[in-house]
Amino acid sequence: MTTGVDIVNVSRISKILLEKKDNFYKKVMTDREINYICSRNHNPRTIAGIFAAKEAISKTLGTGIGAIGWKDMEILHDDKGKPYVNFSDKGKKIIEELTLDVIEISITHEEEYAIAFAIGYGKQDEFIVVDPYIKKLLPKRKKDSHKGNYGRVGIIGGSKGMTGAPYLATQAALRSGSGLVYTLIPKSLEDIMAVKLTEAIIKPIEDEDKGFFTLKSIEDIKKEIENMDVLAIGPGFGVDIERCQLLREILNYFKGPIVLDADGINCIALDPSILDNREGITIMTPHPGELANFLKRTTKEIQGNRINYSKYVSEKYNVIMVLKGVNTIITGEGEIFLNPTGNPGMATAGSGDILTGIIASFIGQGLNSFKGTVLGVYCHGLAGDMAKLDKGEYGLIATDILENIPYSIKKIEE
Ligand SMILES: NC(=O)C1=CN([C@@H]2O[C@H](COP(=O)(O)OP(=O)(O)OC[C@H]3O[C@@H](n4cnc5c(N)ncnc54)[C@H](OP(=O)(O)O)[C@@H]3O)[C@@H](O)[C@H]2O)[C@@H](O)CC1
Ligand SMILES: Nc1ncnc2c1ncn2[C@@H]1O[C@H](COP(=O)(O)OP(=O)(O)O)[C@@H](O)[C@H]1O
Ligand SMILES: [Mg+2]
Repeated sequence: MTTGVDIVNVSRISKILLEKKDNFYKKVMTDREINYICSRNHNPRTIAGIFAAKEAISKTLGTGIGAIGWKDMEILHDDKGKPYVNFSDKGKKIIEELTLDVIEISITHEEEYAIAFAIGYGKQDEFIVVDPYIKKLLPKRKKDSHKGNYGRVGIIGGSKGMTGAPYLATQAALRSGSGLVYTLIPKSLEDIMAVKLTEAIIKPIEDEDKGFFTLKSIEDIKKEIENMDVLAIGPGFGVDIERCQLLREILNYFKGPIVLDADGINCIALDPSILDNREGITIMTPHPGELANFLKRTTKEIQGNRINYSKYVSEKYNVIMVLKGVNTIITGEGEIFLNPTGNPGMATAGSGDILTGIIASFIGQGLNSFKGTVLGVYCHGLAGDMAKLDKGEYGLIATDILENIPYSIKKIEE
């Protein structure tokens, strides 16, 4: 959003009208503005108001008069007398380059002075103000750096019919700044994933031709995750006793941070003691239905007491909890964060899988796990809010959130 204001002394305009009215009109006003001024009997206050509006607009554009000419901004009035600006083609080009969509103006005058205020905003900007605390969390990228400096993220998930979930988590990690993302999927899904993913490195894992992970997957998985900075496990993973055991082995073997989502959470719900022996930090990202399943409560009970259930889980299981939904709650390390971003348009399949990838990405880039989670949740909601500006809430799909991650990070960075 940009703003500009200007004040004009009316007696200065009166003097100009006496000395060089025609020249002044010719230089500053369009024909339609002159017609309007004639209809107002060449009232110097009206003219001072139009003049001030043009100055204010030029400040809004950050150029001042010069880069944009007086006549490139035509101040007109609607049926109710409200002033608005009509730009020449040159003016429109400048606005477009600044990614502004709307310039609003307001003019007022008294005996001696006329004042005009202009405000410019783009669709991307509308009503979005980023919390300064969040801005500080964004990891800086060094000039002298390479992909190895921005984290090796391993996404473990997918099963027959559920290739979208690991795809979305993978793309989200890449879009959030990760240098290298490895997608570990059951071997039978390799061909389809290779078509879907271009930038990620695909690691096909032994699946006994079943289309989902089995206990026989563990050796391949251990080999692949050895050098990872962070893992995200769960999107499209599927749930059964064997996968629950597989997950136990991974959680014990891998010493770094792990983001557990979706079926990762549903699997440990079968045996929560899996979490007890973890050396690394675990981040759990359930929706209320998943947390209800995990705690053997109803969704209604969870929703009626969101903060307490979140705190309970983060303390009892020593995890960072992300309880998703309106105002997603993050608890852990003695802190609570209530997220302000997001909208009901995000209640669409796959949007949680994207969050999983974003959080893993920020942690993989070296952020402390709690802070990385807070930044990830905020950024995810902001990407959803930006997608809503473009698509509205009804037609918004997870891919729209994905595509807005870069703009959301850019907005946080500004
Ligand atoms: N394209 C793909 O490949 C995709 C694959 N996906 C993968 O699918 C797998 C299953 O995950 P899932 O979340 O879709 O189903 P599931 O855990 O059975 O939960 C459903 C039940 O829980 C409840 N519930 C849900 N949300 C709630 C809320 N906010 N607040 C309250 N309650 C809520 C709700 O209960 P209800 O209200 O209907 O009683 C609903 O019936 C998982 O691996 C995931 O990664 C998906 O990510 C989508 C894209
Ligand atoms: N009404 C809403 N307001 C804000 N955020 C929402 C709303 N509905 C859903 N979301 C967000 O969308 C995501 C949905 O996650 P999840 O239920 O796991 O989806 P999926 O499993 O389909 O990927 C969460 O981050 C949640 O906070
Ligand atoms: Mg989910």
